[in-house]
Formats: sequence, C-alpha cells, structure tokens
Amino acid sequence: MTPTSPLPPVPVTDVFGGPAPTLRHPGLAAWVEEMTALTQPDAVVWCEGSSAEYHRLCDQLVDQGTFIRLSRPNSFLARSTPDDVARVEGRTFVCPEREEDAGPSNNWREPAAMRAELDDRFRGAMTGRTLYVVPFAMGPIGSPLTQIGVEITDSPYVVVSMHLMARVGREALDSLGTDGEFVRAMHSVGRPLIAPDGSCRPDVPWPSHPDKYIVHFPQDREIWSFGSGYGGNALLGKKCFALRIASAMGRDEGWLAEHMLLLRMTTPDGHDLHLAGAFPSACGKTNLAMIRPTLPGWTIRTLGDDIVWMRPGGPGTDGRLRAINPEAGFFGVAPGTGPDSNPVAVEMIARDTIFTNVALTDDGDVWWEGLTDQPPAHLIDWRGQEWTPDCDRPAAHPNSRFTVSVQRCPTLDSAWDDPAGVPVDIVLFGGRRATTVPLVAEAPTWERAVFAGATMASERTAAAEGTLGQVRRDPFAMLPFSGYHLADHWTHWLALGARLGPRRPRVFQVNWFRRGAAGRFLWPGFGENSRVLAWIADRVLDRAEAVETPVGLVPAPGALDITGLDLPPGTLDRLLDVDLEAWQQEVAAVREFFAGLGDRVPPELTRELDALERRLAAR
Ligand SMILES: Nc1nc2c(ncn2[C@@H]2O[C@H](COP(=O)(O)OP(=O)(O)OP(=O)(O)O)[C@@H](O)[C@H]2O)c(=O)[nH]1
Ligand SMILES: O=C([O-])CC(=O)C(=O)O
Ligand SMILES: [Mn+2]
Repeated sequence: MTPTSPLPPVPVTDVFGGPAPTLRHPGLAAWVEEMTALTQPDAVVWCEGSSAEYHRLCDQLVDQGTFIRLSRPNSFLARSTPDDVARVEGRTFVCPEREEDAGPSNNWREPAAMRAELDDRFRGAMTGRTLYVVPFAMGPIGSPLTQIGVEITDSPYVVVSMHLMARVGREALDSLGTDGEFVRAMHSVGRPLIAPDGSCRPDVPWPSHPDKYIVHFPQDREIWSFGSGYGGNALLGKKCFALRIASAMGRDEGWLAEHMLLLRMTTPDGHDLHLAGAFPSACGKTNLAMIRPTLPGWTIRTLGDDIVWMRPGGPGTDGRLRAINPEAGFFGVAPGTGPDSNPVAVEMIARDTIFTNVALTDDGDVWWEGLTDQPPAHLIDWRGQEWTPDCDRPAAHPNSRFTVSVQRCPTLDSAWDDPAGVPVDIVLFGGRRATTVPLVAEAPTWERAVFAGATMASERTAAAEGTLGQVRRDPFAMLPFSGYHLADHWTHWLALGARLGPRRPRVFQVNWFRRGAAGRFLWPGFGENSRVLAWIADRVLDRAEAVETPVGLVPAPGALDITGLDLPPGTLDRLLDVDLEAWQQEVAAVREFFAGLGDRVPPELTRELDALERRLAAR
C-alpha cells in the first residue's frame, strides 16, 4: 500500500452551508465520524427536516438531472436504472449471531464475515459526494411506541423521500437526548465519483451499483444498504427498520411490527372500529386503507397503508392492543391507481408528490396504466424512451411508485399522530389467490387465527424481483420482512393472544382476487370491499350471521349485502365456496412448508393443520 497523507478535514454544515446543529449525543457523533472516515465524502450535511431544506434538495436534484419537474404543483419524476426498480430479496440478509435465529426464509451470513465484506464495499464509497445525516422518528414524537433512527446516505433522492416518509429532523434528534438508543441505518448508492485510481468521473441521474447488499444486524439494531436507490432498499426507515429490525425488537420486548394497513371504520349507527390488515406487497393495502365505501352510511378513515406497530396497552389503558403507523408518508404502487379504483389516492397525489418510474406526458405530467382508460397518444416511458399505445410494453414500470406525505391524504384520520395509538378490534389477513381462498372467512379461535396468518400464500407481484404470478407462502405477509425465524413469529403471536385474553382482536381472512373460469376477477373489489368490511364489523358487533365451513365462518346466505351489485347469478356462492380438493392440496402444501421450518413450528399450529385435514375429510 502507498502511504497516504492525512485527509483534509471534511466540512460539516447544514444543507445551506450554515453551521450544523450542536450535537449533544457523543455516541451519535462518534458513529457519524467513523462512517465519514470509512466512506470519505467531500462534505457532511446534517438534515433538519425543514421545508426549505426539502426544496433546496429538490432543486439540486432537478439541476443534476435526477428529477424532472412536473406540471402538477411541487411534484417531480425520477427514473431509476432498469436494474434498480424493486426490492432485491436475493441480496437481502438478516445476520443474527446464529443462523437458526434468522430462519430458513432469510439469507444469513456470519456477522463478522458480513461486516468485513461491507467494510470493503463502503470504504471510499462516497468520494466526491456529500454524506447526509438524517435523524428520524418512527412514530409520533413522545409515544411509548416510537423509535428513533439515523440514516446516513449519499443520495439526496433518499433524503427528500425520507422527508415525506418519516418524521425527519430536530425533534427526532432532541428526543435522543445525550445517550438515547437509535437504529444505525447506513446507506450508499455505491458509486463514488473518484475511481480507485484517483480519476474523477461524472455523476449520473440514478447512481447505483450492480452488487447490492441490504443487510440487517438485529442484535446491534443496525442496517447497511449498498448499491440501490430504490424505496424498499434505500429508505431505511421503512422495510429495513420498521419491519426487519423492529420485528426483532418486538420479539425481545413483547410487541409486534407488522406489514399492515391501519384504518378506522364508522358504522352507519356510529360505532368506531379499528382494523389492521396484513396483505403481501402489491396486494391491496394502500387501496383498502383509502377505500371509499360504496355502501351508504359507512365511513373509513386512513391511519396507515403499510406498517403497523402494536403492543398490549400499558397501565391505565383498557388492555387491548394499541397500534400506531410508524411512518409519515405513503410509498404507493402507481399502476392501477385511478379515479375509479382509488379516487382518494388520485386526489392525494395531485401535488407535492415524488413519482418514480412512471411515464411522462407531453404536457409535463405523469401517466401510468390504469390512471385513465385510454392512454395518451404519446408518452415518454419510464426508461425515457418514446412510447405510443401500439408499443408492446408498459409505459410505467409495474412497480412504479408515488411518494407523498400522509398530510396530503383526504381521508387521514385525526388520530394518526396520537401518541397513544388506536385500539385494534379487527385483524385481517389477505392475499392474492386466483383459487381456493374464499372472499372472507372468520377464524373462530385465536389458534385458528394464527394458523390463518401463518399459512397465508399469495401470487408474486412486481414489488420484488422474481417470477410473477407464482404462488408462494407468505406468512403474515412478512416472508421478506421478518427479522427473525418465521416460526418464532407465530409463537410470539400465540403468546400475545394468551396475554390479551378476551381483549384479543377478531381475525378474518379475505381474498379480493379469486377468478372465474374466464380468468376474470369474480369480485369487483376496491370500493365494493366495503361490503365485506361491513359484514366483518357487524360480526364484531354481534349482529351478522355466519355459517361454519372447514376453513372458517363465512357469511350466511343473505348476510353479505350485495344489493345494487351487478354480479352474475351464483357468483357469491363461488366466491365463498370451499373447494375440498383445492384445500386438500393446500393442506399438503402447508405440511411441506411447516416441514421446511423444522421443530420451531409451534405444536398448536401443527395441531390446527391436523384438525383442518380432519374437518375436510369429514365433509
Ligand atoms: N382486483 C383488485 N385489485 C386490487 C384491489 N385492491 C388493490 N388492487 C390492485 O393491487 C395493486 C396493488 O395495490 P396496493 O393497494 O398498492 O397494494 P399494497 O399492498 O399497498 O402494496 P405495497 O405498497 O407493495 O405494500 C394495484 O394495482 C391495485 O390496483 C381489489 O380489491 N381488487
Ligand atoms: O418496500 C417497498 O419497496 C415497497 C413496499 O411497500 C413493499 O414492497 O411492500
Ligand atoms: Mn408494502
């Protein structure tokens, strides 16, 4: 090695070149210094989360070609490179000390070996760039459920996205005090502007690196993300912290971090019920969270669309599960979002929104499949290429997204920022299944509820790399997001149910995606899902009829309100049908799945599987 002269001091400022905030937390200061020495940026900028900071960085992103300013107010389009459009599950690692604690669903490496590899990747990774320090809170400041994180990143796109998705800045920093605990979230796009031979190279609109690493050390509450600028890989408050790290914290501390939407529904006679629903990626959480009910008299208010943290209420509460949405923004799927399917979202994203990988119209606005029935005659597609309707390719990437603050949501519930959270009355498990799973079924016991969550399966979507349409087991919609062994997660749910006793939420399985012979969806979905929610609410309020099936309680004839729906005769029967042969195959698939998880599967769930098999045989 050639001897190196000591590095010149790196300027440390705020985003305008003014003084950085005075820091009272020596542990945080030391970590930032250590990361600066490792990655060798030209400058260090501390973020305070102000709107002036947001606008400054957006202007900078426009200047450097990452953002295109749109005609809708204060909105921007970013186009990623074609190899950086979704989460990379194959390059995502969960690295506790012992491999068996990560479980077979997670990629694992021995932590010291992984740290050495990351050290190599991050050494000098930010040369020529600015290192941003982004303190953020997940959850309302001052809530017992809230956790603090600090993301270090060399991507201003990530900084502005974090502004929208989390509570960034001063308050988060202050709530750390002098020695508060925080999650260390280290991110680099992995494209230094000074090559190893010392030569400079120009920046590109979407810097990234072909070898990506999304690494979690749950025991150290630490995340290292390298090579990607895409949402789930780079906005580290979201999947990495609020699900993978937080689920491990919850296991240790008796709470839950789940891939769920959160809403409040009010019945026509004024009952308020809170619902938390787990659906895999791109299976309808955002849509359900913002549903505009077609049934008269029902109101839905939005609390969250992707992540819920919940714990049994502490002293002075009613002992039920209390839930918060730890995020402060929505990172939603664009395709399929239109005035008919999700009018609330369409209104929400009319301004102040960052779009990624959608198409650009000739008048400087955005378009994607499903926004309008007829596509515009000419577009620039998500790759920046000319597009006309006769092109044989989508104009927007199937996983193109909008990023927007919750404040823009027209149906936002007033309690979304309540430090106490909301009580959970109902838990929903949903998936995308063309066959087998009925439109709705209630789990009659807690064991059967946990069994329903543990055996969820769904067709693969564009939200992650992989083959679309293939059915895979996705327990609790957490397969790609659990920070520990999946089967331990089920044990945790069983224990929590025992602790809650009669204050447990009621649990229902739903499937909006069952298809008929012609391959078309049998159920109209979207706003019409309010009919299913109404039956669920009335079950909880003890005023809706159900009939038993081997797979749970389904609406009795006439109990699900379908008045005014244009359903061909027999459709509801097919939607609620329990196909014995399909369920026998399901039992076999679950048995194989359980076998792959070894002896960590709780015996309660193996007993439930046997019981299901017996109920099917008895039919
Ligand atoms: N047929 C049908 N499609 C739906 C329904 N709800 C949502 N979708 C479609 O499913 C896709 C994903 O919906 P989202 O609500 O964005 O899914 P999500 O679970 O929030 O996705 P992530 O943000 O990846 O976690 C969109 O293309 C929707 O149009 C429904 O009730 N019926
Ligand atoms: O995390 C992401 O990239 C988007 C998302 O919500 C999911 O995939 O569930
Ligand atoms: Mn999601």
